[in-house]
Amino acid sequence: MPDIDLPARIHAACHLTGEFVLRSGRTATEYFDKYQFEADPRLLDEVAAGMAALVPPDTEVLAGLEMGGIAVVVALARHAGLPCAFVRKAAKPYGTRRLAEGAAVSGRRVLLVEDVVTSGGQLVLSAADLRALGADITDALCVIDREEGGREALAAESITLSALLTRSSFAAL
Ligand SMILES: O=P(O)(O)OC[C@H]1O[C@H](OP(=O)(O)OP(=O)(O)O)[C@H](O)[C@@H]1O
Ligand SMILES: O=C(O)c1cc(=O)[nH]c(=O)[nH]1
Repeated sequence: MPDIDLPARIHAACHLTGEFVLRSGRTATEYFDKYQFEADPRLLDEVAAGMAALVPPDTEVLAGLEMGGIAVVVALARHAGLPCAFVRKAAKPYGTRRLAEGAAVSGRRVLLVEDVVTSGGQLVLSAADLRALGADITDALCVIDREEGGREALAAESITLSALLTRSSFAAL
């Protein structure tokens, strides 16, 4: 049974107010500190259980983005029963030098998994990286969509964004 308190508990765990510079360079007066719900194993597991219902049925690989997306994708994989890839922002110049660690992505239906989406810029960059490796990407799934253009930026790349929670859904709490 869905937990109606889950959005409130996620919000209580991670919502901060103040002055923040975001990845996109924008400034904001609120910030969702994903590491706070990711650091609580029970809360993270509940987040993952909720996200599992949103995984497209033809998905073959879950690809979590460095760094906050990695904990989410591992938790989600346990519920979805799918293998994970761990997507770096840049490959290391040593070791395997792979940008996407873990499960192979070439020729497979890959779902992008992210924590918080603002402009969608990081997802667009990582989608391009994974497509260059041969991944078939049509969908992305995040925990929180701040509803600041991410959905539209991804749609321009033929990627549909789904979210467990949105900023406007928190407004109703
Ligand atoms: O939609 P965007 O405008 O791209 O912004 C969202 C991105 O920014 C944050 O990552 P951050 O760069 O803070 O990295 P981290 O996960 O490594 O902490 C967040 O985890 C997303 O990856
Ligand atoms: O846009 C971002 O960089 C960003 C926003 C936010 O609320 N939380 C986060 O981790 N990153």
